[in-house]
Amino acid sequence: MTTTATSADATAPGEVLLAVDGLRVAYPGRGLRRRPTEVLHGVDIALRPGETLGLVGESGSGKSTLGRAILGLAPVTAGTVAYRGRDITHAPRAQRRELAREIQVVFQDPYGSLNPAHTIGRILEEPLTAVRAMTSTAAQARIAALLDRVALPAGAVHRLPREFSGGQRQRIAIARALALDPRVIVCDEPVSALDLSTQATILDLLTEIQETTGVAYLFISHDLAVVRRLAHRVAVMYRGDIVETGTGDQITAHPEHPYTRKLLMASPVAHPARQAERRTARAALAEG
Ligand SMILES: Nc1ncnc2c1ncn2[C@@H]1O[C@H](COP(=O)(O)OP(=O)(O)OP(=O)(O)O)[C@@H](O)[C@H]1O
Repeated sequence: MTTTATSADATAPGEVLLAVDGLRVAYPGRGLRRRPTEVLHGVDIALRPGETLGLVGESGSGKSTLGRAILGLAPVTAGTVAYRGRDITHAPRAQRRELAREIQVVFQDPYGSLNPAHTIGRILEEPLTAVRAMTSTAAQARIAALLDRVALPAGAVHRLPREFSGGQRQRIAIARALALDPRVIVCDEPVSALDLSTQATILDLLTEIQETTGVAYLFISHDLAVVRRLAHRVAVMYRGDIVETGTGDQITAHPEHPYTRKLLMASPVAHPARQAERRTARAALAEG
């Protein structure tokens, strides 16, 4: 049975790495009236070590805002973000810098998030020398290991972001996120700009990385099929609220909220009836 976010999060066992409670975010108003616009209306989520929580919802529902609030980049008006039991909602800069190692982010557009004028070597070296105070020699060895981890050739260090495909650029962004051995990565639509087969290879890479490092992902996507592939639990966001939380199977078999049902009907892969149709079609094809 599908449960609400609060009851699911409060009763599930295990250490909570990241806990968001009653979070409200309001952006400052524009124009003459200048009234702030609240876009998150009291959101609760919990993320455990090694877990992927998929956050799915339509455009404008507030998914990225929640990701940004966790990173300290959105105007929180009420509620808390706690990391390993410490309230970091309004953490001072020094504490945020320290946390920035453990909570990393991968954005949808790797080209926008990678400095186009810097070589891949420089992009990966920066967090290692600036944040971890590694020597340049130690950083070079670590960069080689990071590139190997994301299946890019060692020679990539001498090249610029524009010399890589979208999927390869996303691998570079993942390598950069991994440079600081994070415990949490906020993945904000990391495969939305990629074609289907590249999406699959990046999702497989993220899964492998989680299996070997135990990193937890908050995986944001508008695409339920993509989220289902990776997430242990799925939270459905609608107009600034989490309206439903459960496993991918629970959400698809017993959607409780009308918006979840709409989302399922719109998702050709995630909807169980469509999956059954596809299985029948595949079986018919196989039989010739
Ligand atoms: N910096 C900002 N200033 C004012 N309003 C903003 C700002 N960023 C986002 N919003 C508004 O907040 C709401 C939620 O946006 P958000 O980007 O979090 O949604 P989303 O679910 O991630 O959508 P998408 O998938 O399209 O990115 C939208 O109405 C958006 O216009």
